[in-house]
Amino acid sequence: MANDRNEKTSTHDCAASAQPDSPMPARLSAAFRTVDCEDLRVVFARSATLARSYYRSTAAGDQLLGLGVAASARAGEQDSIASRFGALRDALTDADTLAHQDKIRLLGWSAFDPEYARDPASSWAGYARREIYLPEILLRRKDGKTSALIIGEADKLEAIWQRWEALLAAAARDHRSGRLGFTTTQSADHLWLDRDTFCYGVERVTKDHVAPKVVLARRVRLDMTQSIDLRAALQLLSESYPTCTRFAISSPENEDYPVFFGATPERLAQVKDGEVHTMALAGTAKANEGDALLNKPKELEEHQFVVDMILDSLAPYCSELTSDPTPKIKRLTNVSHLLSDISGRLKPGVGLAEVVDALHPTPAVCGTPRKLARELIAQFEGFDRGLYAGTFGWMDLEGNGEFDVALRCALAGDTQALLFAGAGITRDSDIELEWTETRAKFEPLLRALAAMVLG
Ligand SMILES: C=C(O[C@@H]1C=C(C(=O)O)C=C[C@H]1O)C(=O)O
Repeated sequence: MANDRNEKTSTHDCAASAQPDSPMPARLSAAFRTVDCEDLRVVFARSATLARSYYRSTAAGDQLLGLGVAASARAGEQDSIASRFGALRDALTDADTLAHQDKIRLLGWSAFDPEYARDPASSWAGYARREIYLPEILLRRKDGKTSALIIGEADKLEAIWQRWEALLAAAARDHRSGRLGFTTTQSADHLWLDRDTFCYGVERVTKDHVAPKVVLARRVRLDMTQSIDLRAALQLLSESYPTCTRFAISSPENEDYPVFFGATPERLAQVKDGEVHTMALAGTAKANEGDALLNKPKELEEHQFVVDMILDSLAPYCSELTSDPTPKIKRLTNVSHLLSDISGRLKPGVGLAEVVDALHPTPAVCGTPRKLARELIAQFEGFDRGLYAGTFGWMDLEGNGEFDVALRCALAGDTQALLFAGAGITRDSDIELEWTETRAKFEPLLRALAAMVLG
């Protein structure tokens, strides 16, 4: 990445400290301090190829950045988010972190299909399929102030902070230097040649009726003439998609594609004080044709599959559950979607981890019925979705937090990126319209990477 080149030596220690799957240290301690740092994107861009980092920024402007790994719940590939959350939380309750308990945030994600038979040469090598972990440094920017929570063994806290301080200072200099560079793209390798594969999948649903709904995605590779400037890309996403959650996850072990980032309009679930808030977001039109969605039976049916599944999946966990009686329109710069808000009161003892396991993946990104749609996706698409259409987010120790759906995103390396976008296919789908829809969904990342080619 462009930003890491200049000062790799001064921040090199960070990589050594942050083993991606550090086992749980015997006793964890925490320290809290305020930090002079206005833009956590800049810190992410600097840290991304040095140690695992995780960034998110919401419409409210709050930013969260996790640097390094203090502790990660070691569990089998099959284990749920809830079991990993439980393991980590239990270990922390025993540890000497209680004074800062309310500030602790566990970060994590799940791939679209954690059980997907992985090709060892997959572009997602190095990215955990399911992960819940506690970062070594948790930076939070809220109400114009930045704070840092440092987590590690008690006698090492100061050393941990000193290692990361160099990176924060370098990021502050980046921020003061102001001007952001932009990337140009001249070639777009096999950019739109996956059309036959896509059409085959669409026809299996529209003609052979293999399932009521299957969400089929495309993957596109971009080759740049210059290094990708992550700061610039994240800034462009914030400006063009302010109502979306911007996110970035790094896996420095993956030399070709160390960063996964994007700006998603879709929340999987938010839990706060026993209430769950989620949404069905499915059914898509051009940005200026949103209102017409309310009269399109195909889009309404596709949307209803998602509402029904969310209500069915949450029912066992909720004492009350309500959804919008009719969908509304979510307008974005590139597309409009049908949106139904869904809320519920959770039964005692149920937190975000259980909700995420119950909901993911919804028919908005998978299809219906879920198991069959997943199998068909693996069969028709022929590539590993990895974290695309997966879910990522944060949780506190009480089970509050938010997970979102990783859409409108790219897996990025120095001068290359893989972009992902899909569309819900039902019996009544029209190939041309679905193709155009995926093209429109690539737009945020094409623009963020300043791509010149639009197929
Ligand atoms: C699958 C994607 O988007 C999903 C599919 C939608 C649809 O088919 O109408 C709409 C929003 C998302 O839930 C994507 O952006 O890649």
